[in-house]
Amino acid sequence: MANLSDYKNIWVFIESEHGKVKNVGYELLSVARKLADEKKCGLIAVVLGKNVEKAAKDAICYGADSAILVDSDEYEEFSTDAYAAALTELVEKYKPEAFMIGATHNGRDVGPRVACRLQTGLTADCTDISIDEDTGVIVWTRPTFGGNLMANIMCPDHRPQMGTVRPGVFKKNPYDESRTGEIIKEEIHFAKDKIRTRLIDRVEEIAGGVALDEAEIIVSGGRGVGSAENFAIIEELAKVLGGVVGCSRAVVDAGWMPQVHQVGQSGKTVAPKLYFAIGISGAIQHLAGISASDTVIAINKDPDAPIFSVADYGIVGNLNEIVPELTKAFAARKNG
Ligand SMILES: Cc1cc2nc3c(=O)[nH]c(=O)nc-3n(C[C@H](O)[C@H](O)[C@H](O)COP(=O)(O)OP(=O)(O)OC[C@H]3O[C@@H](n4cnc5c(N)ncnc54)[C@H](O)[C@@H]3O)c2cc1C
Repeated sequence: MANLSDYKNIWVFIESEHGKVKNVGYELLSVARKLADEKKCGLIAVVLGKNVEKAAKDAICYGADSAILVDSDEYEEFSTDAYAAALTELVEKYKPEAFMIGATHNGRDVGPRVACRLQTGLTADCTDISIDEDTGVIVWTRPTFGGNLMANIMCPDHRPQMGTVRPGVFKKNPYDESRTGEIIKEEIHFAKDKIRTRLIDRVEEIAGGVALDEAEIIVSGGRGVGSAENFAIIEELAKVLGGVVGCSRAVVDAGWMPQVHQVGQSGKTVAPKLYFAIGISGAIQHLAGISASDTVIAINKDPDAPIFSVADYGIVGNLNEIVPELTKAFAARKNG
């Protein structure tokens, strides 16, 4: 068993590809900052990639005390082999107490592999993180049993305590240019011929421009929209607002919209400034994906629909009348 007192500080992995950083790393720095202050320990960003020195500086401006930077050719593309080897080596050298990784495709791949090599535990796909007051151990919260229960999982006997956390759950701290911190450069190399996977082609996931997780305005429709054809009224409202179309799973199951539009527990977690839930009842699995939205506006004919309990503004009525009126009013405002 690890000597627990050897392990100090909270780490956050800053994921990038081709030098472009994924937001989730910076989002995690905000929650990790709070936890590090509570525990009175350091918060360290781990930046791995090619040409990512700027990301290390940015991580400090978003809340890290310092950053560990591994910048080399073999990390330009994600590969499980090279990334797992480098992260494992860093953990063995510096011994962090906790290590948070974004639950992106790559994070979900590399996180468990690193945890396994280090013989520690990892809680996957978390939606909240806190500290147990009595023991100081990290409490990783994640939905379970189809989202009907939230499980709190702890890793008291092994270090580091690891978790992957969904993108969009936490808001980034404001970028503070005045923050300074040390950037520790590490040389870790992995022979390219030992990388067992090869990237042959890159197919953009955001088919049809559905960048839900980065969108500031999302107009989502649910089963109440009634048909694939009637989604035109949702699309028109989204267009006039410069937003992106989302939907509930019921809509995907009915074949009205492709799965890339789905918001919720088994779809995308989103964090827009404005979220319209139109003809969506507000099932817990849908709400799991929208809790980081700044403002939620619900339109539903049922005044008792659960969506109204989380909405900031609610309109009770028939969406077929309300949505076209809203579109007209927003268009008039835009043009006037
Ligand atoms: C493991 C698991 C994972 C899941 N993951 C997801 C997920 O990621 N995302 C997700 O959304 N769901 C998910 N679900 C499904 C979820 O439980 C609900 O079934 C789903 O969200 C319901 O979709 P809905 O709100 O569109 O439909 P409904 O629950 O049928 O609600 C339709 C709403 O439309 C209103 N309405 C009807 N007609 C009108 C009208 N003319 N004008 C105004 N309002 C009207 C109704 O009053 C009703 O409130 C998951 C379920 C499970 C078990």
